[in-house]
Amino acid sequence: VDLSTTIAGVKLPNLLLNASGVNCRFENELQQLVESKSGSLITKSATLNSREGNPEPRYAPLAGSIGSINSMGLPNQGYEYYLNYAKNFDYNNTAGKPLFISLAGLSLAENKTMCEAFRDANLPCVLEVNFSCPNVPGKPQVGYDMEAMEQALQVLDPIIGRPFGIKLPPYFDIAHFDQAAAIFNKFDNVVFVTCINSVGNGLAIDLDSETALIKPKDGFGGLGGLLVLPTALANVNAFYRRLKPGKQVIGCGGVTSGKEVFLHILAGASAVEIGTQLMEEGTGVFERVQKELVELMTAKGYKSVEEFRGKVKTL
Ligand SMILES: O=C(O)c1[nH]c(=O)[nH]c(=O)c1I
Repeated sequence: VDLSTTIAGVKLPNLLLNASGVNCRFENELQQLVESKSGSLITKSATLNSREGNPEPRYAPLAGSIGSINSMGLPNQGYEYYLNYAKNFDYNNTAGKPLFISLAGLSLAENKTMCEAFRDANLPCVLEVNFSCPNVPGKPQVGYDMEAMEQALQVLDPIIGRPFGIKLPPYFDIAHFDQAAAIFNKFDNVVFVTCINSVGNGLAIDLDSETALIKPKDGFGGLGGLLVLPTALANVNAFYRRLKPGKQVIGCGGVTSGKEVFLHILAGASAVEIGTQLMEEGTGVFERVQKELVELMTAKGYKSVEEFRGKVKTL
């Protein structure tokens, strides 16, 4: 069974990788991903300067393993740390794993500076511009401001000057799928979108203590895990149906096993990111989920993901 895929012109030996933000802030964590059975890896979203992020507790699993809530607040080592990592990355590693870099500038100016630096370094890594961080107080998500998102792309696309992707928030209105896809279809370098980032500003409360699970923002944070699966599948399929041929969708959201990876591919995903389940289980999740996906494909008679990608049936 062939699980390989190609994103932005780079080959992934298998279609699984981490969701940006999980197990990828520090070099030792990134090395764990390199050594894992993932097909590639992506760094924690970077800002111009390093950040401590929000006060803890800022992440919590939800009762009944239905998902997670986080308001990390963009803790990262600053973009130069990840630029240096990308300069030293072994692109000829035996596993053949490519490297993705996530950028989440707090302003267009920050994103411009970071994209210029990566352009000047001219490295084989692939950029994923994060327009969807829901947890920086006072910073509304660019992904929910269509005009700002288009303006940002008008500035960043020519600077990046090569295929790149965008990490999107979940949309919940068909008009928003239409508007966002129409924007991305204007930029030839935007070759993939990653759907979805966490479902912003949920509130998880502990029944016994009657207290919010996380400290920042009165307990408001992004939701991930199984509970966001139907929203993730809808966003993957909505953009799969709307984006021009040649543009791809990376699925993210609700993956706990091979089953959900299969569903993301059926919805149209060319690669699939794992966040909450990686946070809870560790990097062994990639081997387990891959085995389950192969078993499921074999049971269904599929030899490659191309045979069923995007082929979700409707009634
Ligand atoms: O709070 C975070 O650091 C964070 N948390 C998320 O759930 N998504 C994001 O894109 C980010 I940048």
